Amino acid sequence: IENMAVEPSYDGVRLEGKEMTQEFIDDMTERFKNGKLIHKKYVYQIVTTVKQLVYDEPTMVEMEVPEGVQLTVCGDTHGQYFDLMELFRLNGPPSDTHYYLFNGDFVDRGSWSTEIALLLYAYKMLRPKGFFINRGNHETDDMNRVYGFEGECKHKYNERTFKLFSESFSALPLATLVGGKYLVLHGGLFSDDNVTLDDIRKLDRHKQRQPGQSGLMMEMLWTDPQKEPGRGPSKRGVGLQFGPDVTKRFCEKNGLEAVIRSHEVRMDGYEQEHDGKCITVFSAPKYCDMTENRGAFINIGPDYKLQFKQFDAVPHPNIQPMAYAQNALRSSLM
Ligand SMILES: O=C(O)c1nn[nH]c1-c1ccccc1
Ligand SMILES: [Mn+2]
Ligand SMILES: [Mn+2]
Ligand SMILES: [Mn+2]
Repeated sequence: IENMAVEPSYDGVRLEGKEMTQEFIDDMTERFKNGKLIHKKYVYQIVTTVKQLVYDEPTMVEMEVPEGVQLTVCGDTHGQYFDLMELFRLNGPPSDTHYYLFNGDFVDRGSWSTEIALLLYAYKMLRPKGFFINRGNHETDDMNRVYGFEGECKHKYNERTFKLFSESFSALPLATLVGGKYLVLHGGLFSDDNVTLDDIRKLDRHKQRQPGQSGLMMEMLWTDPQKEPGRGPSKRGVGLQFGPDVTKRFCEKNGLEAVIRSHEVRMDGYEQEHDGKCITVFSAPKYCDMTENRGAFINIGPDYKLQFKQFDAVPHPNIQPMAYAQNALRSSLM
């Protein structure tokens, strides 16, 4: 990649050497707003660098909120780039004193998935210790093939871009522990009451690139809460549903105040369930341009109090959700 040439005619900010700059991010942000792309040399550089960065992180990242810093936890964004811009406008962009944690499902469905993925990755590259990304069930090959990200990569860039993103998704951490109090993961809890944080720490995610139909990784990416105690069948055909007693036992056993998860739309953008021990946060307002839901995010300061904020969808260029989704049958026959 290093000796790939960028034509003199390229009108965007250039990356010199291996460092990311805020100047590059600001230029890229504007280019994406205007429907432009970045040079594929920089796509390869950003994705391969972030793949290595996140590969070396533990399966459960552990972070604190330092004095003078605020952490924002965001849920699913699903390619809704213009709504993410609205979130940054209202809440402030990532900075040295404003950490962000994106809790999976940042691609698929919305038709600006490459823009969101490259923006999150560029921030990760610029500030690895102040910007965090959990894997969602949509950061997987099976979902990207059907719900648009693979098609969008190929349409806007090329096949190599999708392959590199796919490898980076397999390297993403599966959970982030905030201040030893909140376990943030995309889906939810487990079929087994005995799972501890240590089991998650010890999970070698590099041995299994895709979540499959069973096991800890699948459950962390796929399960949903239910109102009834105990466990029940998943409405998705994958994973299971877990009740308030399951959440209570898990939090007590692991010394947690709550589990913060995403993975499901909520009309208010967030919901505190299971006596406040299971919190859903979803950051794609007017999901797929159809659901009349708000978006939300959670601000957490050094005192670890949760501040819930809501926001609304903003107008975006007239490109429908799933605009680049390949015909599932056609792509599976190739
Ligand atoms: O695309 C979504 O809404 C979604 N977000 N997380 N999981 C899903 C999903 C969608 C269709 C089928 C299975 C899961
Ligand atoms: Mn989702
Ligand atoms: Mn999901
Ligand atoms: Mn929209």
